[in-house]
Amino acid sequence: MQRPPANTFNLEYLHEITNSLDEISKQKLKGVILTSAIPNIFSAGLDIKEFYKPDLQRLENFWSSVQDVFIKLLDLDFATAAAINGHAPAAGCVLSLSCEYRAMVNGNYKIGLNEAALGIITTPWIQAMMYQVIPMKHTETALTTAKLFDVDEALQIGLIDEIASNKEDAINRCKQYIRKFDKIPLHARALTKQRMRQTPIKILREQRDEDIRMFVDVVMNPSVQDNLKDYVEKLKNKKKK
Ligand SMILES: CCCCCCCCCCC/C=C/C(=O)SCCNC(=O)CCNC(=O)[C@H](O)C(C)(C)COP(=O)(O)OP(=O)(O)OC[C@H]1O[C@@H](n2cnc3c(N)ncnc32)[C@H](O)[C@@H]1OP(=O)(O)O
Repeated sequence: MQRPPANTFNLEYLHEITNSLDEISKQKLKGVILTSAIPNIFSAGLDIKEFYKPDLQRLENFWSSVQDVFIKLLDLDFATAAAINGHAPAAGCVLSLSCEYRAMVNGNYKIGLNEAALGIITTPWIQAMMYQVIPMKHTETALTTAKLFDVDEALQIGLIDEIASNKEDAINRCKQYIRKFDKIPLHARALTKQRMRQTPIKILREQRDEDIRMFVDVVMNPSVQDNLKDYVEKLKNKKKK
């Protein structure tokens, strides 16, 4: 990913990712590794500008595009791994959860689902993606407290699989993970993966319209917009301090 300054997802970037996913799914690949070309930031999540004082039509398109990306990612036949070379809050964390394996570079980085701190909530399919990786009890506490884990905590709780010394090491560990499937028939691997992931995929496929409606309702709520205003200000003012 290379969308400076923070690899955030806006509508156009989501379309680009969808096109790339369509392109790679036509190829006979062994696996895909997601990583960032931006030092210290894997992805800062959704672009807050998309849902602060949004245009309604664009907001609906935006959430529908978020759904498209995750349906495609969860459904890829081949192995997916994330070399997390920096911060991965919110949708940055969700992106890594959509992969089967996560190696995170050691450093002063945070990963987790902090949506509640912005006054928004995680959708049921995002919650399912989290509790398929870490235990339900930890998921509940993490989501309700908007917990961002440091690298050691993330390993301890199972949110990441390994700690890497740098980006190259993270990518190598991802490659090693992908090589594990060299002798496994592709269709058996793919079907097993899709069945294991059927909870978030099913929710996403069967409740798309309802999910969009709920997202729009939550985001357009005046108190949520107030929270987002404060959050955007806080991000802007960080540099001035
Ligand atoms: C029942 C169903 C109902 C459904 C209802 C709602 C469902 C919603 C579910 C949503 C799921 C996902 C949500 C999200 O992803 S929201 C985004 C959350 N992201 C964050 O909170 C991260 C914010 N960013 C940071 O904390 C830091 O930037 C970070 C730690 C990542 C990096 O810090 P660093 O100091 O290295 O860099 P800066 O803070 O200076 O950032 C660099 C520039 O990037 C801009 N930035 C950062 N993050 C964002 C963002 N998310 N959106 C837009 N812009 C962002 C930041 O302002 C800096 O910009 P400038 O250089 O111009 O100042």
